[in-house]
Amino acid sequence: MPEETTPIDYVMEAASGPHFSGLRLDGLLSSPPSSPAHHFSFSSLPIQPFIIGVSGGTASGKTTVCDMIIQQLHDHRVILVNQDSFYRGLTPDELKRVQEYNFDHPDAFDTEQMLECVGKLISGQSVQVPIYDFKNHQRSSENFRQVNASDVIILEGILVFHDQEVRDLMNMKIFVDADADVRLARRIRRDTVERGRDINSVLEQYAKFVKPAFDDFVLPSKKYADVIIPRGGDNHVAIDLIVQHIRTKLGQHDLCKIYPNIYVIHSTFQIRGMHTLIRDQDISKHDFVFYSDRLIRLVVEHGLGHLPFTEKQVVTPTGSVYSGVDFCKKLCGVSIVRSGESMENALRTCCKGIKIGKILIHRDGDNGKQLIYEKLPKDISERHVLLLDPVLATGNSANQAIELLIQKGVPESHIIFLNLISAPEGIHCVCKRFPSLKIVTSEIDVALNEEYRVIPGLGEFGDRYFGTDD
Ligand SMILES: Nc1ncnc2c1ncn2[C@@H]1O[C@H](COP(=O)(O)OP(=O)(O)O)[C@@H](O)[C@H]1O
Ligand SMILES: Nc1ccn([C@@H]2O[C@H](COP(=O)(O)O)[C@@H](O)[C@H]2O)c(=O)n1
Ligand SMILES: [Mg+2]
Repeated sequence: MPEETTPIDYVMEAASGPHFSGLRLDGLLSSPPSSPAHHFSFSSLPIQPFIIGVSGGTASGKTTVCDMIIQQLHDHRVILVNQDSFYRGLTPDELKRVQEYNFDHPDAFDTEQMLECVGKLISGQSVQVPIYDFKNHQRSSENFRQVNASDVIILEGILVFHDQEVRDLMNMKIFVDADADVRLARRIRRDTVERGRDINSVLEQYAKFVKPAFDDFVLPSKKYADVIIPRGGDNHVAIDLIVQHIRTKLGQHDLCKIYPNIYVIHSTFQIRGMHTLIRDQDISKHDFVFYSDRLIRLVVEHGLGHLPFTEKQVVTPTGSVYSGVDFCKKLCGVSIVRSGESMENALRTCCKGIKIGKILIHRDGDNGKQLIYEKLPKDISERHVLLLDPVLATGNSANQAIELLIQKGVPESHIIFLNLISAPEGIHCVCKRFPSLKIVTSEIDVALNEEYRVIPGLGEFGDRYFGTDD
């Protein structure tokens, strides 16, 4: 589809680096394991802020879009860092010949300092951000802006996608697009009104530096964007979508901070796209099953990543030794009938010959649950259990199932509960009672309604998956 006709251009690939997910392996895998059986301690990893990069040509509306996002979020956990703040101050010589200075070249910025500053924010420290004056091309020598660490950091500027190290910090990259003539008109107005310039100097600087640098550095960095916003601040649909995405992230962030045993898989636009499909009431049954299966497979793979492993060496066909790991062998799946059965195939596909037990829990009255049936392997107490149920709502069924497993001798820490969607109420209920088990989910929803249904949710998963909803 040509970009010009796309209202909001989703690049259907990872929009975010490892984030809020228990699968942030960097640093963990770089040091070789030292004992034969290792349990990853994911819970000891700090929760990283969500970093959004906003780039685009001069006067495309970057600052305007960021201000709108922050205003709509109305949340103190979001901070804005402008690349402009890291412009190098001009030397007296450079100042004398300011018309020859290229403010649009990457070298005009102190990127090292910006990286240091963002690095500190990421590690939870407050920073003093310089204050830059566009009228005299200098940083203030006395004043700084104190910025405190936060859950969401927005990094905005013409060249924030240029440097790979800066780009790599970002979980989401937004490019604000506007036609060159619109940008030039805005720039003339802004620079003459706010930045103390005259029209001639603006036009001269634009032709000599701004436009060539846009072509050489800004435009080529557009390819890194996950989302492209045409019409900048006028594009309310795009801004609403982005705000909604950030809100979801913040909601997850809170729960992940409270309960270190909840793991939300790394969110990408692929995953959001699949959720959009399975949550759509008008999707065909075939597509519902297809996309649910894809998501279930991802959750299962993430869940397996939390199992302990042992070191193993193999000899490759080149005769050399490869030092790797061996999977945990003592495993068992347990599905909560009936929806949980939809997750069995994915588990079987990943773990050849895995034993799968079943638990049937019946709703008793409004909110009570009664165990009706269970069939579990005899040696279940010696196995790590992957408990399967696609939706965690109140947490009552899950708690009953977990209690039964514990009664059968399964250590709480050997249980990994896998689901596609979790309601915050269910997370509170399960995580509070069983702090050492792990929950792996693909999205955390807003809440339960008065009928104990997950909102926005996806309706009765079992009925939709097994075709008994009509
Ligand atoms: N959608 C818009 N319509 C009209 N004027 C706008 C719009 N977006 C931004 N502007 C104005 O254009 C100028 C440049 O916008 P700004 O957000 O500062 O761009 P950037 O940060 O990308 O350089 C500002 O004076 C701003 O008020
Ligand atoms: N002393 C300076 C520093 C920068 N500029 C121009 O600012 C532009 C970047 O800011 P935006 O808000 O427009 O993204 C950039 O194009 C520089 O040319 C300047 O004129 N003087
Ligand atoms: Mg700006």
